[in-house]
Amino acid sequence: MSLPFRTFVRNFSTSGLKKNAIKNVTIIGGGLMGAGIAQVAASTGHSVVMVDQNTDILNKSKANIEKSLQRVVKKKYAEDPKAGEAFLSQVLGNLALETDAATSVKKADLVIEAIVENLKIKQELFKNLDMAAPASTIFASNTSSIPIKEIAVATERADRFGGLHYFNPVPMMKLLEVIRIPQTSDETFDKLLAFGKAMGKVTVNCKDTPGFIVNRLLVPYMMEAVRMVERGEATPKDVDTAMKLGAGYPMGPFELTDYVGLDTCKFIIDGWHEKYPDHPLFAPSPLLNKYVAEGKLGNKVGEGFYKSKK
Ligand SMILES: CC(=O)CC(=O)SCCNC(=O)CCNC(=O)[C@H](O)C(C)(C)COP(=O)(O)OP(=O)(O)OC[C@H]1O[C@@H](n2cnc3c(N)ncnc32)[C@H](O)[C@@H]1OP(=O)(O)O
Ligand SMILES: NC(=O)C1=CN([C@@H]2O[C@H](COP(=O)(O)OP(=O)(O)OC[C@H]3O[C@@H](n4cnc5c(N)ncnc54)[C@H](O)[C@@H]3O)[C@@H](O)[C@H]2O)C=CC1
Repeated sequence: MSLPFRTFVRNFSTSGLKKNAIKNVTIIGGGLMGAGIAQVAASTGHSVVMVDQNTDILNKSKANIEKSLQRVVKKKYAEDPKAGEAFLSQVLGNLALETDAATSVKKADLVIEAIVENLKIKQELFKNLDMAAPASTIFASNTSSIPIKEIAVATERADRFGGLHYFNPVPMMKLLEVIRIPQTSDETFDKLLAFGKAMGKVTVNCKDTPGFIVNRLLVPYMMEAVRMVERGEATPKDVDTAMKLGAGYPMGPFELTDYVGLDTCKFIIDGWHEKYPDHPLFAPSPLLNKYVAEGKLGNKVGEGFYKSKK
């Protein structure tokens, strides 16, 4: 059974976990993941600044956060709607929006990057943030597939750099992968673990290996499903039905690919293929490429392998 927010926070603060030193969090990127991370960080009492490229995107992100919060409140405060309203306004009060990344990090204890899955763009961002943020600020990337060490080289703070890999939808998925590179200091890693726990997540420690734990297993599985359809062995619908009813997965691999975003899946597999061209599980998929070229990126645009509500 889920606990009311105040009880949840009280239980955490008395449970003997390491104290969370992180209060002010900047999230760069307010898309699918950034909005979810911002929502949960704000819901657990952190002061959050969410950054994206323009106010239109930020307003859409905030509307998505409000929609998701309404779903949470409807369940958690079913018997006390007034407390639900108070929780909602408290969470929204913890959330600020910003278009200037350099300004957003001035008071940050932690910066979490959740922008497009592209090494050069992430490096460029972190290079600029490194100059703008206080020396004490910890940097983390939510990348699905890019080595954290390759992003961290853009900065002078590899000891204060790590990976925080969340799962979609962030408010529902309990896991957080916490990744360290050889340079990550023990102090930084402990702070990242404590922050993850303060967000209510169960953390696992990961090395900086391709896809960490979950995606190294999940993405090849999703791509194998696409290849099965490419070979004409089954339809997406039958594969999804089979995996839900025969293997107990909450979503079939095609539903999941639509949910994650076909573009994100393509970025992941193309990146791994470039690094490991002979690995059969990392081979690009003509069918996935075709859908992406047609703009069928999944639920976020209303169509991927299936048509969906935006
Ligand atoms: C690519 C990467 O790098 C890493 C990744 O993220 S990989 C992807 C990992 N994610 C997964 O594998 C997701 C698999 N799917 C699931 O676990 C489930 O289908 C799910 C949790 C997403 C939804 O649960 P469901 O029971 O199938 O569907 P649904 O009926 O829509 O949701 C049930 C309840 O969950 C809650 N919920 C679902 N999504 C929510 C959201 N975004 N915000 C808030 N609450 C939400 C709501 O309480 C909802 O009830 P209401 O519809 O009454 O609001
Ligand atoms: N989609 C998923 O299920 C998961 C994705 N990830 C990773 O999270 C990251 C983000 O993915 P999504 O949220 O799905 O992408 P998305 O496309 O939904 O959102 C990305 C957002 O970043 C913004 N952005 C791009 N460049 C920016 C910049 N320089 N400054 C500020 N904002 C910028 C875009 O405007 C967009 O709103 C990627 O690295 C992805 O691999 C990790 C876990 C799950």
